[in-house]
Amino acid sequence: MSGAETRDAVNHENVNRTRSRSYLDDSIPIRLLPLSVRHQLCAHLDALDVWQVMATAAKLYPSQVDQIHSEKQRGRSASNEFLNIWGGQYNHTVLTLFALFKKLKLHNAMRVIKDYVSEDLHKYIPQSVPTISELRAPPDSSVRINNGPPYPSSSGVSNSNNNQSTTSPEDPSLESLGNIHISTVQKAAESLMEIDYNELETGTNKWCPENRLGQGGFGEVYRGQWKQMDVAIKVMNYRSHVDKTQVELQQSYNELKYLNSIRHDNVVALYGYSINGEKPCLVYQLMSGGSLENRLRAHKSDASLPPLTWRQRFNICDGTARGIYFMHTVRGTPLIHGDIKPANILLDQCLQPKIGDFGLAREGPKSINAVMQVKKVFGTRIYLPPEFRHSKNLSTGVDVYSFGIVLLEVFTGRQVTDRLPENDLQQDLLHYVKQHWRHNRTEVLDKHVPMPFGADLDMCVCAIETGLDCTAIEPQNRPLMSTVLNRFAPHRIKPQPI
Ligand SMILES: Nc1ncnc2c1ncn2[C@@H]1O[C@H](COP(=O)(O)OP(=O)(O)OP(=O)(O)O)[C@@H](O)[C@H]1O
Repeated sequence: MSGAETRDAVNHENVNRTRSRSYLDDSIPIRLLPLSVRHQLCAHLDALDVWQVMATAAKLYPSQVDQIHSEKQRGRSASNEFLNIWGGQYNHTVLTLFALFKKLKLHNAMRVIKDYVSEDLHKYIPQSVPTISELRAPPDSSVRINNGPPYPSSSGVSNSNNNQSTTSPEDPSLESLGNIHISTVQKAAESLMEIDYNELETGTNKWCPENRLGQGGFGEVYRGQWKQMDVAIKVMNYRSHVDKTQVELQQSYNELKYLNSIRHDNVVALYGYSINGEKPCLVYQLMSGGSLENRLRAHKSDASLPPLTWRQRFNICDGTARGIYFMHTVRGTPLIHGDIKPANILLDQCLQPKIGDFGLAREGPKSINAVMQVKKVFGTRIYLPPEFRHSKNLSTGVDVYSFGIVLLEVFTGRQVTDRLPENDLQQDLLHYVKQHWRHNRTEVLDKHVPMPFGADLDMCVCAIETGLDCTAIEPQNRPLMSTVLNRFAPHRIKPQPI
């Protein structure tokens, strides 16, 4: 069955009650949908990669399926080709399309075209915003979300590869994200709230530039209001203009999977996601203090903002260490963040730190002391230890090393990329601290803050020495995060009872 027969079958099966009231289908043909709506629809359907499911439900001929497939291979939109065939050759209407989406539970797709079908039919779109599991393709479907070729990370280290999968499709790692099984993404998002794009558009005043908080490797981040809450909204980029419909799902998948499963005071909270708008969005708790990277340098550009005190610096590092320790130990298999750096440590209004950006997180070797070889290095090169950069040896020691660099940056006030005053030679921060720490502590500690003494000096000494240990060249010489926390313990101030 195909063509007109299919239309009748789908209509009969899905909207027969409606047809009995307004029997004539007076909706417009699919080909007359406004371009912007068609574009939005195709972007959404391509992101879900449901063309095969649609083709099966519409009972297209194998040759037509091949045609769609080859369009897709050429980097074009499979959903658009489906609409060309189904809406073009067979002249199907938007009502028929709506019925098809209803049958497949593609509720957001129904929303995109709802203005082009009779209002009577809007009742078929669930009132509550569905979770992603409701968008599920039939359970036996072999639909996959293809994430495409590798792309450069903001750090310049490639963080993906071409389908060199060594893991099962149920648990794609950064090694295998070329092909994410849609059910895996859905599973990751199951308990998360799906948020209506229109609410985000309103809450950011239509993505007003004044609300722009920053730009990451995967898209822009905006401040906004949602349900009377301050939120940060990450708007995910499409990979390129040519292939606009293929969404970068890698980061969102990791954020969904890991951020959604980890709840900790020092890990940023993910509230929900949105996929029914122009671009997919992830919605987080707003960290109004911005990133540690910006805060460390803010006093240089804004004289009214004092530099962070030694105590504040210590608390931020202590909280960050707790977050990393939690990730390494909360499950049987340690979770390795893979991109610990000041830009990914976010601060709330009380300067409490929360680790964000789980886009490069991955499950490590089975135990905390073990090492596994990976195929691809990922992360920000200057924060990565030599055994990972050169030999691709992944262990929790990677995060420990990056945390060590953060400690040294925070307490010296120098960025790991700064030129250092050593005969005009560019020396890296690590060598510089190693060389000078024993003989001249005052030279090493940040001079923008009054020199510490007493308990503050002990605290700073502990921080720098822990930083040096964490950045040991040999991973086995680095402390575990539990050891780091034990070392920090005597320097903590106990919170006063209220
Ligand atoms: N929850 C949040 N609250 C406040 N600001 C945020 C939040 N999340 C991100 N930002 C801001 O947006 C910027 C971009 O964040 P994003 O995580 O996308 O990229 P990044 O970590 O800076 O870079 P990359 O993704 O390339 O590693 C951050 O540097 C930060 O200033």
